[in-house]
Amino acid sequence: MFRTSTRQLAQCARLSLRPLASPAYRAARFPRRVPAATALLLPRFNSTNPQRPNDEDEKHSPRKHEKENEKEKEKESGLEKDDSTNDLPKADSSAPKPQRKLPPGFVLLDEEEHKLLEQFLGALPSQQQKGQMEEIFQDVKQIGVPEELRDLLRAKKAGQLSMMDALKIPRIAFRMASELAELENRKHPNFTSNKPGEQEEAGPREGEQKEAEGQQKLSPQERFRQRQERKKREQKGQKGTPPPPPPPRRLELGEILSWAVGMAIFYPLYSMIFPSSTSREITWQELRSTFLDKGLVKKLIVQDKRVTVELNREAVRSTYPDSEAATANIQYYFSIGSIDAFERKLDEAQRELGIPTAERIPVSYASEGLAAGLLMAFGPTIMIVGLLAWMSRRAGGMGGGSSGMFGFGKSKAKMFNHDQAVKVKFSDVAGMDEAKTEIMEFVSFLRTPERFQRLGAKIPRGAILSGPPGTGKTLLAKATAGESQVPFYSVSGSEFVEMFVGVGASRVRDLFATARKNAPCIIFIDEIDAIGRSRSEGGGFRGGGNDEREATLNQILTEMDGFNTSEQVVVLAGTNRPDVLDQALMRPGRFDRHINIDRPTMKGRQDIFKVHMAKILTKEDIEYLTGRLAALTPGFAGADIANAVNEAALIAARANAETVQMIHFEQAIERVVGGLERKSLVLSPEEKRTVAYHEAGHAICGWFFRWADPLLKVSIIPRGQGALGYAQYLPSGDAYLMTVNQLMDRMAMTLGGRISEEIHFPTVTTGASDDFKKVTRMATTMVTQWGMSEKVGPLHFSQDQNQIQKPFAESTGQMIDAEVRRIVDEAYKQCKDLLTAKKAEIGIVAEELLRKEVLTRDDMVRLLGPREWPEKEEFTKFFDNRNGKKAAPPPFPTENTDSPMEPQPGMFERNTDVER
Ligand SMILES: Nc1ncnc2c1ncn2[C@@H]1O[C@H](COP(=O)(O)OP(=O)(O)OP(=O)(O)O)[C@@H](O)[C@H]1O
Repeated sequence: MFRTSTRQLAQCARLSLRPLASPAYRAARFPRRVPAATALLLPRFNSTNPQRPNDEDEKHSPRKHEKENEKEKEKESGLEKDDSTNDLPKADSSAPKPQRKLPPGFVLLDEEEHKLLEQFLGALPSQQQKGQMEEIFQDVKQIGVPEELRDLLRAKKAGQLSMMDALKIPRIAFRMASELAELENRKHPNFTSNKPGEQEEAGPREGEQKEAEGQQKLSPQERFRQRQERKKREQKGQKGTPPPPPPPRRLELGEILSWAVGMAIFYPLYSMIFPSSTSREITWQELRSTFLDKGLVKKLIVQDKRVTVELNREAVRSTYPDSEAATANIQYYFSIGSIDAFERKLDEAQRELGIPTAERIPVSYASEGLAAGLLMAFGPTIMIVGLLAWMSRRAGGMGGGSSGMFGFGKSKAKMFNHDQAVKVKFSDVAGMDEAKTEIMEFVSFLRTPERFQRLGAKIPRGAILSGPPGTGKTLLAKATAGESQVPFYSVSGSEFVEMFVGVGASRVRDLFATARKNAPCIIFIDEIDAIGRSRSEGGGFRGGGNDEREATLNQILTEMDGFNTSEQVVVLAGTNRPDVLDQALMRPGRFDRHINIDRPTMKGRQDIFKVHMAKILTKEDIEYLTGRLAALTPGFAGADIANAVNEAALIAARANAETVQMIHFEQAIERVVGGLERKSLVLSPEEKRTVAYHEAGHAICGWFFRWADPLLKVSIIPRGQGALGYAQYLPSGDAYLMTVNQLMDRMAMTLGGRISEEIHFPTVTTGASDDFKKVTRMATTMVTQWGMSEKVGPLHFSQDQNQIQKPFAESTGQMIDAEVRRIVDEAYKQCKDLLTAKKAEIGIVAEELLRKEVLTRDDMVRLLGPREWPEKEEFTKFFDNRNGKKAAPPPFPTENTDSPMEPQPGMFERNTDVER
């Protein structure tokens, strides 16, 4: 049950009629014909009028009233026509005599009703609004009000406002607004009727129309001000050119919506924040002494913890004629603790006053406010409608044409103009000479297409640049655009993929259309595997998502087919997974060039270091520095190198150094590889001792095994995630082949930590778990993939985790297990033999490590004497302390663990497989 307080209904009514007083509404002249706002709303409200059969209805027929109005206007303007066609109804003798004919369905109010209306609409917050309201009252006296409003006022007077009454209010407001606007037009000296047929008689003048156009651009406040000034001038009887009328203005759907949304949402908020200024809080005692005891209380309305007092105004007026309480727009209320206590108190008071039970003051209980109720009911719908209208407007504003309602279909490609952004040249791309040579052809094609066309050669449409992340694929594509001096469009494959099917394809269309317009140019699609995956892959598993991807891919295929040979649009694509790409993409005529960009070699890394060093302030010998850093960073891609150089500059800046020095670069590499030092991690003395002996075990192995990687640094400072200490070696780096001897030494060295613990401590720790993982994996690969077990023989069994069935028989599996165990056992024995023999040396290194925490190669030479095996050339060149340069061996670029990088199964294949 929806119970509503009269006060809330009155508030709602006031709200709905308030727009009439707003400058925007009042100043907005309605167009000559039916105004858009009313045209939208009135037909619905009045649609049944013309069909009313009886006389009463006929009296209210809009056509009839139109005629009446026409006649009235003619009288006023002195253009009276022949009356013979007029069949006006006789004026209602009971109503006060109007000065003019009333609009259809309008009635005049009597004095009391006028007062009520004034109270009803009064209490506006601003002076300006009050002024406008007075104007409205004047107008209302002339044109009356809709009959429904008069009924409402009467209902209000009788305290019988219902929910349905409240819902009528916006309609009444619109009707009044339209009639008031009409009246406004009539008042104007240059008035022309809204009615069809009269338009030609007095159409707006040319100058006025121009003025009107100008006025349309003014804000409602400005228009209102201008109107006020004009009125003043008219009152003063100013002569001269009459000022132009305000322009006809069409309220658009969006405006009406925002108006409605504003009305439905903001007012309740507004009234919550600024409660009506006519409410006065009183105390229970005041209520008793002032009203209750004098029998002035008509009704009490309880809502939540607030009780509104409805007074018997007539009685109040006679008791307190000069008090504010005599005016109807003062509402008194008081707060209560609980309803029970209030009822008790009221009962008591009435008993004391001797009011008989039958005549006791009625108390009604109101639920939530009407405004809140309305807001709850219509708010979400209005908000959604408003939001949709706003979004579609915005979409329209984007001029998206093909881009769809919300601009989804628009390509996200960024345009890099060669003048502004693409300044990258081939000289900025180091260490991929073969790839550069391949792609150079596109540059020549874009620069001098005639050279190729003359001989009838077709230019490749595109190239796929594949390779590990950060190897410079995007950079190479950009350099191609920079060298060719053409625009460059770059977009990521994932940007085509959207929730909605068809959006990706639409974006592809948009991208290619833009590219064609700006040809010659280069399109670069990064991570093309996001859309270019083989269509057979995954099949039905992926469901709907696949459709969108396939549609996008098909669109790319179509677009690439659609180029004619003379169209100078080159499509380059980057991917880390060329193996998953759809074959249709790779066929000649589409991405017919496949350029593989691998991680750089030692020389490549040195060149990349040089490129990035150029931006850094350093006084080091660049040749030596870059050579040394390149030797330290096998496996680094171009992006890692760029990052390390930048990190070095940051470290130098943090240290307030003048220039970036070798030590900064080394620290940067160490940080990139091993993670941050964790100085906050404090180990107990026993733990530290164990870590020191563990690391010393690795270091001794690395020092004495012939095929082990040369040791650079041992540390027991925790770093990164979970590494309590680490030993660094200069790995074989760019060596693409490893012998069984090297593998065995490496495995033995990896086991050195645990074996050292076994030799020196009564028990062992968990610290060697990662070492075991590496050793097991290495041994397994030797047996199953590298054919290094005589028993298993030259067979290759791939280690696919997802494979349910093992690719070998049970007996072979047992054989593999036995062989893996044998190899690990051999490595274990090899290490144990060495470390048992070198127990004293382990102790020396471990104790020194406990003292200094970090030992370099020089320390090792000092403690153990020079290593007896010949070192690699690059090692001696950059890391031996020969030519007077201090060699502080930095880290080695693998995981932050204490054993060297294990060779990856595919590592050798990649470089030796002639078929690839
Ligand atoms: N060969 C190189 N020469 C100079 N700088 C390079 C080279 N390769 C990479 N870089 C640096 O690494 C950054 C990132 O490279 P880029 O974005 O081209 O890698 P990518 O191969 O496209 O990576 P992804 O596959 O992750 O998209 C470049 O901006 C550049 O600073």
